[in-house]
Order: sequence, then C-alpha cells, then structure tokens
Amino acid sequence: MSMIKLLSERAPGAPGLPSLLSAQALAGLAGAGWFTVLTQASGVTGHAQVTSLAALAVCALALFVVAQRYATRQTAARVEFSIHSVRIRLIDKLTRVDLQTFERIGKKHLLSCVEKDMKVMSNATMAVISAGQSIMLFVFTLAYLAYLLPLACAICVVVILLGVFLHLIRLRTIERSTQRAMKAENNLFGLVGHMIGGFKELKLHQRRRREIYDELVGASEHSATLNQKAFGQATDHLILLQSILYILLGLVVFAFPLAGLLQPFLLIRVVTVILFLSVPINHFIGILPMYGQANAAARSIGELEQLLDAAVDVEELSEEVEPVLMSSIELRNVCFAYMAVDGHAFEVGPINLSVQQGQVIFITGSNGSGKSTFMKLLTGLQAPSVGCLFLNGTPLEGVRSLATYRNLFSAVFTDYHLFPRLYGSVPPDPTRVQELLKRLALDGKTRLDGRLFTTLDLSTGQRKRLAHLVALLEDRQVYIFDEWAADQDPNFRRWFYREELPRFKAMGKTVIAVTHDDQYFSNADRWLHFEEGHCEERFPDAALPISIPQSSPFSI
Ligand SMILES: Nc1ncnc2c1ncn2[C@@H]1O[C@H](COP(=O)(O)OP(=O)(O)OP(=O)(O)O)[C@@H](O)[C@H]1O
Repeated sequence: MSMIKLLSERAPGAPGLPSLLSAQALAGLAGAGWFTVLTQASGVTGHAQVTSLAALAVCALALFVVAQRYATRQTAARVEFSIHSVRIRLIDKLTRVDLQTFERIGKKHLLSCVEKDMKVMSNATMAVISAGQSIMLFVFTLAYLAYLLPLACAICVVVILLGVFLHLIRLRTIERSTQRAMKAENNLFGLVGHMIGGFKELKLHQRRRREIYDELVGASEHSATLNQKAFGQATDHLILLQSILYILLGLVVFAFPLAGLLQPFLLIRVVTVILFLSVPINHFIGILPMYGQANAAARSIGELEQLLDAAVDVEELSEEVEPVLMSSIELRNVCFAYMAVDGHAFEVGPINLSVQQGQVIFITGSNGSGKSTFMKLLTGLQAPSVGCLFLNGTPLEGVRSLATYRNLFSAVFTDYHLFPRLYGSVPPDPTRVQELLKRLALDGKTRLDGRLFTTLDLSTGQRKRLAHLVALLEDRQVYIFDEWAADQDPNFRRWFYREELPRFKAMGKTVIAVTHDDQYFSNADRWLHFEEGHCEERFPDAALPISIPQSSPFSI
C-alpha cells in the first residue's frame, strides 16, 4: 500500500478528493493572484490604477484566506478520516486473527505499526497533500511568467522537468533508504522498550545496564546516520534543481539584457516572479523526505495488513454470542504443531480426551511439555492442525462455531491481562461485588465504580485475585486456571484448593487448572500429565502414572 492508495480510499465522513483539490487550487490561485497584482503594481504610478490594483489585491487576499482555511480543514479531515479508517480496519482484522498469527507477528511489531507508523502517516500525509496548493501556486506563477517573458518560462519548464526526471530516477533509492531508516528506528525503540521494561533488572546489574546502554547508543547512532542519509538523498537533487534555478536567475539578470531579450522595466518583475517560484519549490524540497517516510510507513502497514489478511477469519466483532450449554467436551485425535524453528517443530498430541461438566481436572508437566498449548486447544484459542473438538457430542466445525464455543470459558492465564473496566458486561450487583472483594481480601484496596475499577495498582498476588474476581463475575461454565496459586501466599493457596475449587464444583462448574501443588491433588477429580507434547491420565491417588493408549478416547 502506498500513501496515495491509502488516500484514494475515501473513508466515511471524509471529504471527496475533487472538492479538496478544488479548494487547494482556489487557494493556490488566490495566492498567485495576490502576488501578480503586487508585481503589476510595482510599475504603476497613476492614482486610479494604484487604487484599483489595491482593491484587487484585497479581494485576492480575502479569497486566499477563505480558500486556504477551507482547504486546510478539508485536508485534515481527509487525512485523519482515511487514517482512522485504516487503523480501525487493522484493529478489526487483528481481533479476528488466530492466536498463532498474533504471536508470530509479535506485540512489538503490532504496537509499532498501529502507533508509530500511523502517526508518521498522519503527520507526513498532511504536509504532502497540501502540496496540491503549491502545485497550483507554481502553475499560476509560471503562467504569469509566460505572459511576461515566454523564453524565461520555457527555460524554467525545462529545468523543472529535468528535476522531476532526476527525482523519478532516484525515487526507489530514496524509498529504500527511508525504509531502512525506519527499520533501524524500530530496532532502537525495541531497545528503549527493554530499558524501560527491564528497569529494575538494569538497576541491579551495572554491567548489563552498561552493555544495553552501549547497544542503544549504537542503534541510535545507526538510526541517525540512516535517517540523515535518507534525508540527504531526498533533498540532494532538489537542491541541484534549486541551484539551476539560481543560475537561471543569473542568466535573466545578466545575459538577457545584454542579448537585448529583456527590457530593463521588465527585468525586476521577471526576477521577482522567478524568485517567487522558489516558494513552492522549497515546499516540495521540504515534503519530499516526508513523502518517503509516509510511503515507507504505508508500506509497513500494508505488509502487516497482508499478514493479517492471510489469517483473518470470518468471525465478526459485532456478532451476538449465541448462548451454549456444555455437558461434555471431547478432543478426538487432536494434534497441533508450531511452525518449525531450526527444522524442529514442537508437536502436541494426538490427544483423546473427554471432559464432563462439573469435573475438576488438574494438569501437570515439566516446563515446555505442552500444557499451555493444550489449554489453547481446549479453549478453542488455537484450532487443531489435525483432529476435532466435540461439544456435547457435536463436532465444532468452522471458525464461527469455534468462536461461539470460546464463550464457554473464563480464564486466568499466567500472562493474564487486567482491563480497567468490565468490558462486555453490564454493571454487576454492588452487593455481590463487595462480597467477592471481601472474599478475595481486596476490599479497601480497590472498588468497582459502575464497571470501572478505582485502581489497578495492586501487588502481584492481589492483581491475580482481581483477575479471579473478574472471571467470577463472568459466570461462565468452564474455568481455566494456569498456575493460579503460584504467586499467592500459603493462606490463599489453601483457600483456592480447599474452598474455592469445591465451591466451583458445587455450582456445577468445570475447572481445568495447571498446577504443581501436589499436596492438593486430592482436590481434583482427574489428573492429566504432559510430557513432550503427549498427554497421559494419572489418578490423584496413584503413585505411578497409568498409561492411556493414545488411539482410544478416555473419559471419566
Ligand atoms: N508461540 C510459539 N511459537 C513456537 N513455539 C512455541 C510457542 N509457544 C510455545 N512453543 C513451543 O511449544 C513448547 C510447549 O510450550 P507450552 O507453552 O505449551 O509449554 P508449557 O508446558 O506450558 O510450559 P511452562 O510450564 O513453561 O509454561 C515449548 O517448548 C516451545 O518450544
């Protein structure tokens, strides 16, 4: 996607290009008109003539102010609505891609695109689109020059065409340099992110701080060098063009009168007009690097959109969720493999498993054995590469049924995210909220004001308990906990296994919890153990694992 393509897509609420360009043309015409009247007035002495030219100048100026104001506002509306439309389109696609694509693209790249590239586009596009006005100013001034001295105008046109030709030849090189500079800048921002994110770790480790600081200095220098190179390339040939324009001026001032091609009374007007031409030319010089940046940003946004398009599913954000009831969930021959890195792809499965409503299932396994991947498959966050999920005996086929299925679950993952507001819910009953806050020892720490938490500035354990409270308010049928108790004190750990899980069971909720707290295994109905992507069922009171044949589904 180029910047021009982006702007050619008219967003709802944005003014049309014809009206926008007409307003710019009018502003350019008025500006050139005002200047022409002034130039004409420089050779006039008669009172009546001066008065009428002054009246004309006032009219041109008034027209310029009105047209300029209108054109600027229309330009801002066009640019901002177009960018708004692209941003919303990207975010919409982003919410609809599968988890694997989301993880592959990476948070850093996504944030850089949605925040930085969009900002670059917005700033640069505004300047670039206003070039329309400069073009008009340039054309009208050139026309006036043709009226005064056709030969000078012809030479100017040749010089400008030469500049445009040089520019087109260099365009690809400039864009490549700009894109390289932007990549270096993204790398730099990544390091800044590490410095901010790892503030505490860096404070504790002077040599680590020194090394990352040195790397950041190098990255910043590299970024500055590339930016400066891209900017230099963009302006070099236009400076050349500007120099040619100055040579042209010298020619007009010295050679034309000597050759008898220019009468002295015309000389001052012609020189003034040529000088005035440098105003739009300088504007072009100024916006050229910005044009390169905007195009590089548009390309980066376009590449991201292509990645998202390849993975986006048909699930609509606005769709109403159909309520589903779970009595059983079954995984039949479910397998999933991550994309291979260095030729080795981690595989989970085949998993054959049936979960009945109301069961409390514990999941164990060493680090990297596939527990979280299994949770993603079970919750429908990740579609299986092979095999199928069944809900109440019916296979879940297609993205839509998987999207509906996901609404069965409420989860507190290890990398859970706390939203400041209860998005997607009606304000809960304040008495129930108060009772839950008390149960989780969060009363006096935070409150729910309507749907908004008064603060999220809590300790690690408290934040996890607040995430638990949000999950409870969601009141879904299946609860997923990934090492919930890992950052809780012994009291809350005991409370979770001895009180909270039995409460879930009494309510008929299904619980699937990743845990390493073996002293509480008696609280589980089932125990699934993962090793190198394979799942086997163990029994809470068994000393040795009981191997389950993977070809046949097992259930309890
Ligand atoms: N996004 C990913 N892309 C590629 N490979 C991945 C990705 N996430 C996990 N893996 C691979 O899958 C394996 C299993 O990861 P998973 O997160 O399921 O393990 P886990 O049992 O939950 O580990 P832990 O106890 O450390 O949380 C890992 O060894 C890793 O190699």
